[in-house]
Amino acid sequence: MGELLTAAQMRAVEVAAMASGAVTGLELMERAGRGVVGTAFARWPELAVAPRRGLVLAGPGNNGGDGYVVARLLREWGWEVEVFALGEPERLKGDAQANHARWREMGGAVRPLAELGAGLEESPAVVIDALFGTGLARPLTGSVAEAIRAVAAWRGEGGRDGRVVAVDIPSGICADSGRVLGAAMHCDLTVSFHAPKLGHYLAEGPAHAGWLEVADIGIGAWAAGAGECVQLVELTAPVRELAKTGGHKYHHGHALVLSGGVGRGGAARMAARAALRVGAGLVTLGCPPAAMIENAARLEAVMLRPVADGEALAALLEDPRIDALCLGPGLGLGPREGALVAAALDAGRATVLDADALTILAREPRLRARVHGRCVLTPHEGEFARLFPGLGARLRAEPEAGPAFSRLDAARAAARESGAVVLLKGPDTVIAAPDGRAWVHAAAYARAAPWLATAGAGDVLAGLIAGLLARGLAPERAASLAAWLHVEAARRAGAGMIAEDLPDRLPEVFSALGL
Ligand SMILES: NC(=O)C1=CN([C@@H]2O[C@H](COP(=O)(O)OP(=O)(O)OC[C@H]3O[C@@H](n4cnc5c(N)ncnc54)[C@H](O)[C@@H]3O)[C@@H](O)[C@H]2O)[C@@H](O)CC1
Ligand SMILES: [K+]
Repeated sequence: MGELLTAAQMRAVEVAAMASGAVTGLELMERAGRGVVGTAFARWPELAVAPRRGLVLAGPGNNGGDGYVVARLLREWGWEVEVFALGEPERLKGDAQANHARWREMGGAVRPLAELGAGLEESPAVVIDALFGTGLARPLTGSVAEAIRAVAAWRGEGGRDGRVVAVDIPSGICADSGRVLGAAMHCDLTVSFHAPKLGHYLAEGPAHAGWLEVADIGIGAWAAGAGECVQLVELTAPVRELAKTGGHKYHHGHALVLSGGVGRGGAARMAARAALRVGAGLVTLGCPPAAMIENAARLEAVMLRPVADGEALAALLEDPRIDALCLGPGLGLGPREGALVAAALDAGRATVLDADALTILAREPRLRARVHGRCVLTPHEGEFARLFPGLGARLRAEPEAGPAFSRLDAARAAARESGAVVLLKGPDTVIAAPDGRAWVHAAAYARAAPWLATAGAGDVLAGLIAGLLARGLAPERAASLAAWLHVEAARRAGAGMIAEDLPDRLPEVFSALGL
């Protein structure tokens, strides 16, 4: 599951496969239907053993066509199946019409979607959602939205064993942005084809998809037809860059985390600890002289330096052995902090700008213009909207026609505009480089997202990125690896975790990676 496709990229792969003459559209539709049934049976083996009742909701395009294949296959398996169609099935085209005709030939009934309520009352075991797939082009309203509500009400009733299975993508979820267009189906299982789509991982997609599986429909040989793809951040094997080689601490880089004044050092100390845990050879916390005693009492392996103002930072940065900077967690918003951000940017070093540093940038356009290609900006959505107001407004606007503007689109545009790597935080974290490359990490699937929405978690993430930057990783790589490690640490810490726990979980994460 390394690559995430847009609807257009999926179509390009399909077209390339069909143009080669190796496969027809009808064959692909058959494989898609088989993939759905096979995956559902594998997930719930009891469904394969004793035939049940199933409802198929079939839409006006090829997603509906897949639905007719599923209806036929379930019936051949001995199930009692009813199809509820949106619009007139006689008006279906091409392969979808062919499968509708086959369904009719075997005596299959088709009822209008408006009668779905009656069908749901007869306690089906499974509802197949084949209303809309990658061709969804505008918000769902009227009878479809009503059907979605009826299924949600049915699914929400306790004590039943019915499930909703999405064909390709939950209907109403935009395949490119993951946003809900009007209304969207809540599913227990989603079976997509060939490769996952962006919408499975972004915005509301994960919460609607339920368990996600990707069925192979035999077009992998034409995968290159998709062109350059957004990458899903997943680590399963040892990651070469995370292994340590070379004995001296200076070989592993030196990160400097800048902190605010008395009583404000907690966030920066957490970031510093994360930088150390992720393998930076040396980590220094720079704080105002007045905060030295307080920080000294709370730090062990992290070194401490007084950094009174911008000049002091500039002087400190004459030492070329300081590889990476972290500004933001607990930094503060005063004149000293503005000067620190300016001095840090002028040094041209690898730099994470988070939290208060982002607020300072949003306030001071002249500073924002000094952001450079070795910077990583790590805004959450609110900070993002302050830094890039135009993009933030487009993200908040209700989608109308066509694919909705996504968090990925926003991060990419921001990276291009600022010339820095942008990591936009959320249950789906997206990372974009100025050259257009992008990565998605879906904490939602790791079930860690709710616990990561806690005070200080963002400070730890900033520290992880700084630590990896100090170790010499490229900004986009440091950001994406840190996002993964952060969620993985949270997943291992489990329910009840607090941000302080996260760095201490890293040894476990590394050892699971074989490091
Ligand atoms: N691309 C591929 O390689 C494959 C695609 N397959 C299936 O084909 C699907 C895509 O098929 P289509 O491109 O026909 O698209 P869909 O079946 O998703 O829907 C397209 C139809 O819905 C209409 N429509 C869009 N938004 C609407 C709205 N808000 N209200 C009412 N009508 C609306 C469109 O005008 C069009 O008629 C995939 O999701 C997948 O299920 C599979 O058969 C396997 C292979
Ligand atoms: K669907």
